[in-house]
Amino acid sequence: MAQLIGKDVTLGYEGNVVIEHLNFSVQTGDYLYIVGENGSGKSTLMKAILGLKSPMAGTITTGDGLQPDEIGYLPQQTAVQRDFPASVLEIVRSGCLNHSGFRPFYTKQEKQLALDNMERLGITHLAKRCYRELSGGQQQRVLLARALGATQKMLVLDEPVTGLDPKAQLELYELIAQLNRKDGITILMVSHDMEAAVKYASHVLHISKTPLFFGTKEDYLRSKIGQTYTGGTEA
Ligand SMILES: Nc1ncnc2c1ncn2[C@@H]1O[C@H](COP(=O)(O)OP(=O)(O)OP(=O)(O)O)[C@@H](O)[C@H]1O
Repeated sequence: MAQLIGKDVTLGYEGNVVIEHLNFSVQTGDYLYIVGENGSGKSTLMKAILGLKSPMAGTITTGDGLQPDEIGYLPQQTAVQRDFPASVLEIVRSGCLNHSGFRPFYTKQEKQLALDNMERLGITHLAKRCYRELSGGQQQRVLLARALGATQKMLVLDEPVTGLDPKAQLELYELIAQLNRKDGITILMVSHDMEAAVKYASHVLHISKTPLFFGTKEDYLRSKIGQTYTGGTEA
């Protein structure tokens, strides 16, 4: 059974269609790359998957034990967010807030989960540091640890390596791959980085006004659109 199913989805703003007739399904443990030109609707689709935007037509549903509020999200970072004046520990813990309702404190389990996630992402030593003083790569690790407070099942990442140097990019990609392979966390990645898609994806959703491709990476690389978009790169 799939964790996420999109059936004949149409998305848009104020009556203007951005994407239509979109069909996809994501199984537990998949690593889906969502690719497409600028303005093709990748972020709009992310919002719909996160339940922040209703489809104009069609449905996006969760299954296989995944609840809609168990999708962790790593948004594109803005300059203001990079300057956030809180400690690493505070930020990682705040990932649990999604599930705490109006309760104004963290439970023992939530505090432990935050420590475990910092350990997992190699940022335990940064716990007391101020977020805004960290490097871009460290900041992304903090936000990943935060996202893992909300879910152990599915992570949605929007261009997570933007602005990082090549070493930090590789480290972040490898960490995400580890969360996928070792912990079985399903990954949905919006990216323009086709080299990384070829290396890490299990599936590709290539969108434009009408969806151009959804399927396995191998089939994508053999398809005409895949060949054009990746420049014929081999997996
Ligand atoms: N809040 C909004 N109101 C109206 N139109 C919007 C809104 N947000 C996005 N759009 C339009 O929807 C289309 C898709 O935008 P979206 O941001 O989803 O594309 P994208 O594929 O994520 O682009 P990029 O790769 O540049 O981030 C664009 O034409 C954009 O102008």
